[in-house]
Amino acid sequence: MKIIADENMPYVDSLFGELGEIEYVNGRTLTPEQVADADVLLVRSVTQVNEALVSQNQQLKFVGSATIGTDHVDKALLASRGIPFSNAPGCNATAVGEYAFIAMLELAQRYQQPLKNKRVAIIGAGNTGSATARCLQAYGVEYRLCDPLLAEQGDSRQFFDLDELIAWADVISLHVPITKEGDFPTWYLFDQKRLEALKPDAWLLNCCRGEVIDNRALIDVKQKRDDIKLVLDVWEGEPSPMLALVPLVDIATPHIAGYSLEGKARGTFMLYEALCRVVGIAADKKLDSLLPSFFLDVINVHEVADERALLTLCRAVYDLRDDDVRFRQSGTDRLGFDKMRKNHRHRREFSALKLENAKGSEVNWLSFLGFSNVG
Ligand SMILES: NC(=O)c1ccc[n+]([C@@H]2O[C@H](COP(=O)([O-])OP(=O)(O)OC[C@H]3O[C@@H](n4cnc5c(N)ncnc54)[C@H](O)[C@@H]3O)[C@@H](O)[C@H]2O)c1
Ligand SMILES: O=C(O)[C@H](O)[C@H](O)COP(=O)(O)O
Repeated sequence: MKIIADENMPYVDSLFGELGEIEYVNGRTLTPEQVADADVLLVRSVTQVNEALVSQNQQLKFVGSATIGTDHVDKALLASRGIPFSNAPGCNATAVGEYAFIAMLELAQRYQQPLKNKRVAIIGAGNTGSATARCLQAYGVEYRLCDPLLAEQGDSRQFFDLDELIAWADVISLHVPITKEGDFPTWYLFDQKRLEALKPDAWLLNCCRGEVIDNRALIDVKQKRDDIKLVLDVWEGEPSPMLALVPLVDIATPHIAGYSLEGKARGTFMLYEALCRVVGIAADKKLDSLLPSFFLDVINVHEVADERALLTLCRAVYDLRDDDVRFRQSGTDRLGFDKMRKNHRHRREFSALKLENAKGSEVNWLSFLGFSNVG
């Protein structure tokens, strides 16, 4: 079995090595000729899986994308050709939730405006939106959700209208897929009008897809309103963000909010399980065995004195400022953007850090935030 895999997908050797011969490719420049004799195709969000890409292949048995988003895959085409497809919903949700939460704590410190006093609106209450909500809930921050599709489906949580939330929220965090059709399309969901309606001193975070915000309008509004603070992990026109936008952004990164080692391992592992199901073999590998140990052993925590102390603890796991600095230095052009994503391997999730003394004490809420308790 020939397996073509994106070179930026970790753990492919460990999980797929016994299933076939693996060829690693650059997902951004993958050609129909490279795919022609593949039995299995494993991609990430940078590969457009469409008619052109698979046109020369008559033997494809499985396509997997180690991502939550599937806007790069023509699923109808694969279904019409009888090619099973799987993505990895939820694989990197914790990473995105923690990224958004840490970014909010960073802004809070930078502008001396405690996050605890903010009202947060989460737009899109699926996997990543809910993961963000869990962090806010654990820390005791007031938040509201907007998700008209889940509301229609009878989700029991309380949902609010988008424009009402824009008028209500001090912080808005975006977690929707990119869609152009249906009753609630998200392409340019935040257009000039909605951007102008942001409350004074609002913080706007985008960790989903760049085109959910009209980036030209964002430049225009931000140039007139210095009070607005921006956190952008995703950009219109990736991998070439609008260069005029970058300096206007407080925290800027190259689409790596979901890039924890845990999230990447989960993504590849979910595809491994899916392929095993498709070819009818038992999935005998274990996810836990893939991850290296964390550089810190156990930390004794008996108090989180204030928000700054909480941020210090979070930074011990993931210091978002490093990625922001690196992005500005060398990640804003198309080659730098992809290079930084390719070499981004160090980040862990809160659960990697074991806390002693946190259980049963006044800091037990840290376990709801995601840190591991060891008693
Ligand atoms: N930056 C990153 O690294 C990164 C990582 C993971 C996911 N993503 C992106 O984030 C998106 C969301 O991920 P997820 O795992 O939460 O997906 P999800 O499918 O679990 O949740 C998305 C939610 O958005 C809701 N939604 C759709 N249209 C909406 C609208 N107009 N208004 C409000 N809500 C709407 C849906 O009903 C759904 O509940 C993905 O589709 C992907 O594009 C980015
Ligand atoms: O949709 C997703 O899951 C994310 O956007 C994902 O993190 C994108 O990462 P990539 O596939 O480009 O490496």
